[in-house]
Amino acid sequence: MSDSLERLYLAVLAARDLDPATSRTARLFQRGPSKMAKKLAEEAIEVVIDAVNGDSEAVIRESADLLYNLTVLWASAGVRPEDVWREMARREDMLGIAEKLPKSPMKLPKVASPRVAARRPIAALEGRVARKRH
Ligand SMILES: N=c1c2ncn([C@@H]3O[C@H](COP(=O)(O)OP(=O)(O)OP(=O)(O)O)[C@@H](O)[C@H]3O)c2ncn1[C@@H]1O[C@H](COP(=O)(O)O)[C@@H](O)[C@H]1O
Repeated sequence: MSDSLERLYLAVLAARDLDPATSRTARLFQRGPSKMAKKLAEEAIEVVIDAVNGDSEAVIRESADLLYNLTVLWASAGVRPEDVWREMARREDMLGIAEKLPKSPMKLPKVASPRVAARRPIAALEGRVARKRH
């Protein structure tokens, strides 16, 4: 999947300077980040609605639109796909799966998986709120 997204990202970068009259991507760049954000949010809502309605074919189509609009917003924000892959790898290294880091101190599973057991205990997690000293 990351190859497809990276190819799409390069295509979006290439389309940025095309004629907005014929290129949707160029039109999105011309209209700026707020329009890009609006389109991304719209697509996310369409995915949600289709998923709730159990229409998996529509979820597939809208997810492709969502990923397209996400790559446009990435390009506009100066974010490259590899920046996102690196963050996901960082989370996977810390947590075993690519998920958001917990806000509160992480409770390691009681029966640690071999992978977790092999890791040094994580002394502190980024973003943890420092406890007030009484
Ligand atoms: N991958 C995509 C892609 N996916 C989705 N879309 C567009 O995203 C829109 C989906 O959003 P909507 O459901 O809101 O459709 P819409 O109602 O027509 O959009 P609006 O009228 O609301 O703006 C559709 O119009 C699709 O054409 C895409 N447009 C372009 N690309 C690729 O982007 C590159 C540049 O293409 P151009 O933008 O045509 O130069 C090429 O590689 C294209 O394949």
